[in-house]
Amino acid sequence: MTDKPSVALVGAGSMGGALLRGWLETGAIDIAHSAVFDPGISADMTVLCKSRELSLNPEIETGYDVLVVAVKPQMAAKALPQYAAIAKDAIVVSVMAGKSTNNISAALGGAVRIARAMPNLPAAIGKGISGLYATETIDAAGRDVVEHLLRAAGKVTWVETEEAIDFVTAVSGSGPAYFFLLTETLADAGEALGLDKQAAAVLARATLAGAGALIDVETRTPAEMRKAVTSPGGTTEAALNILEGDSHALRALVKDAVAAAAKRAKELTN
Ligand SMILES: NC(=O)C1=CN([C@@H]2O[C@H](COP(=O)(O)OP(=O)(O)OC[C@H]3O[C@@H](n4cnc5c(N)ncnc54)[C@H](O)[C@@H]3O)[C@@H](O)[C@H]2O)C=CC1
Ligand SMILES: O=C(O)[C@@H]1CCC=N1
Repeated sequence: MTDKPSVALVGAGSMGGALLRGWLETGAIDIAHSAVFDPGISADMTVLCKSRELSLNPEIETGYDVLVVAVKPQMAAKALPQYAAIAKDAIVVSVMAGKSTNNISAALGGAVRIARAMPNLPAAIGKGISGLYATETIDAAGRDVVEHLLRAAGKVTWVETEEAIDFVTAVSGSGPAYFFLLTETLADAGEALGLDKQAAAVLARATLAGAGALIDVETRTPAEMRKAVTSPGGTTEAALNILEGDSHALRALVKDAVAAAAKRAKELTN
């Protein structure tokens, strides 16, 4: 391998596409020897590949350093066997929710060096965070390659067990959707108060973006920052009393939601 890995990306949808953009923007991969495989590729992604002279849906051959799998877990059994020849000599990095390394290995004709990564959608702008797990068959140099590829999408954190990847999935993989839902509900609530629909949407969206940008550069904990917004006897306190309630309603709800996501990841294993 040269200093930049050659990558075969299987699946260039939301997540595969986000990773690809990151690799191209940061120069993380050996473009001349990489390729994208996606029979249903979008027009945008096709334009991107062509503009960077990145091979699109070539014949399946060996010789890639890394095979990145970014198809839906429900598609894996059908989609992966055709890429077994690539997997034979490559490090396989799966971003699929739930699918176990054993399952991935079986679908890829007995591939040996398998890692799992769980990025999230802010990867599209290099602001993601990925949980990483590698089987013992991947040595330190191989782990460096996996980390290098996911760093192009943002921060990374290694976990010690494969099960923990399901927990990462439930927290940060799915997590952006939780905040987007909260943003929708905040806008709806503003509209219900009497704000113009468009104004409520702009206010809610900018609040999520501003709070996200602030916490990114803050050293204070989220709890400390919450307190910085909350004047005793003020408006925020009145709202938080509803969200927390005597039974810590929001905390209980989020705990249940995250547990449901982790349970679903387990169900997707096979
Ligand atoms: N969307 C997200 O925020 C995240 C998704 N993931 C994981 O990423 C994976 C992909 O999810 P999305 O990108 O959201 O789905 P998506 O539906 O946007 O992309 C899947 C892509 O796979 C392609 N595909 C289908 N069959 C194929 C085949 N035989 N060969 C090559 N490509 C094929 C489809 O044409 C599509 O472009 C899933 O396993 C998901 O669990 C992980 C973290 C976050
Ligand atoms: O919803 C899903 O299953 C995928 C995994 C994490 C985010 N999206």
